[in-house]
Amino acid sequence: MTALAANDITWSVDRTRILDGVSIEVRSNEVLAVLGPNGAGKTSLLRILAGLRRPDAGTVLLGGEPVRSLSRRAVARRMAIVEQSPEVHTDITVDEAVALGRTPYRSTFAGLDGEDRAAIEHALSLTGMRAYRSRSWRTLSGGEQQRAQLARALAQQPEVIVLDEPTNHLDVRYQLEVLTLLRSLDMTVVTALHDLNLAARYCDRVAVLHDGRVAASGPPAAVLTPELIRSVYAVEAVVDTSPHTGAPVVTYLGAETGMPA
Ligand SMILES: Nc1ncnc2c1ncn2[C@@H]1O[C@H](COP(=O)(O)OP(=O)(O)OP(=O)(O)O)[C@@H](O)[C@H]1O
Repeated sequence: MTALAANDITWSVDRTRILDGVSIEVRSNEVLAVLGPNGAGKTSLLRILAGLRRPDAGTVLLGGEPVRSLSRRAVARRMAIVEQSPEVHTDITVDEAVALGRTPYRSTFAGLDGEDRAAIEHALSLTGMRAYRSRSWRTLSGGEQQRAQLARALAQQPEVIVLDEPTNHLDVRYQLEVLTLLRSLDMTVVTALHDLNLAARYCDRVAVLHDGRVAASGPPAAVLTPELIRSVYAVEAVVDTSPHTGAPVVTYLGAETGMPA
């Protein structure tokens, strides 16, 4: 079953086409990675998928329903987004930040009920953030903020979680832990990633964006070929199968010289 779909999405800024006829489908409970070089359009697509931005053309369907037809609150009960570097303006604690994930379930002035507290506890413990609960958000390292944000999204108890580079800032242990956690959730996950080897190891399928279009999509072993890596990233690579994990492993041999114009 399709949990989230983008159909023929087009989005431009000042007459520059950022996304050009993008269609992707995320199946229920799968982990789909959105890959692609800097500027390919990954963040733009994720924001459109999460209903934070309206495309110029095309539709986003959440469980078959157009996101546009749903209220913000209805969307937030079903879909959470973890953005790259959210601005937190007020000085709040980790606990308060994670409690924000419960907003879609609460009436304006109601306090947290037992269900809210249980969801917050569970999210803090899944992300290893219980020890940080009283800390001010501002004092957290980049990686701790990333995990606290993930906790906020998990406290939201969505069906679909959309993440923009969730492993950015994380050391290798937490990169693996976060991706293992995402795999173990009973949720549909769509995540932008830069690391092709992590995508190959932890994701069911990948969609590769290039210049605002989908260059390829499918299982990692079918998509991550030396030809695709050359044409999308201008990098020479070989792809083997790991004897340890069975996942494709990309070895980079070198980049074409010169930065793109
Ligand atoms: N609001 C905006 N105004 C102008 N240009 C924008 C805007 N948002 C995105 N862009 C441009 O659209 C292109 C795609 O940006 P986007 O952030 O979606 O790429 P990305 O694949 O997430 O990149 P990265 O890997 O560097 O994070 C870039 O060239 C970016 O400069």
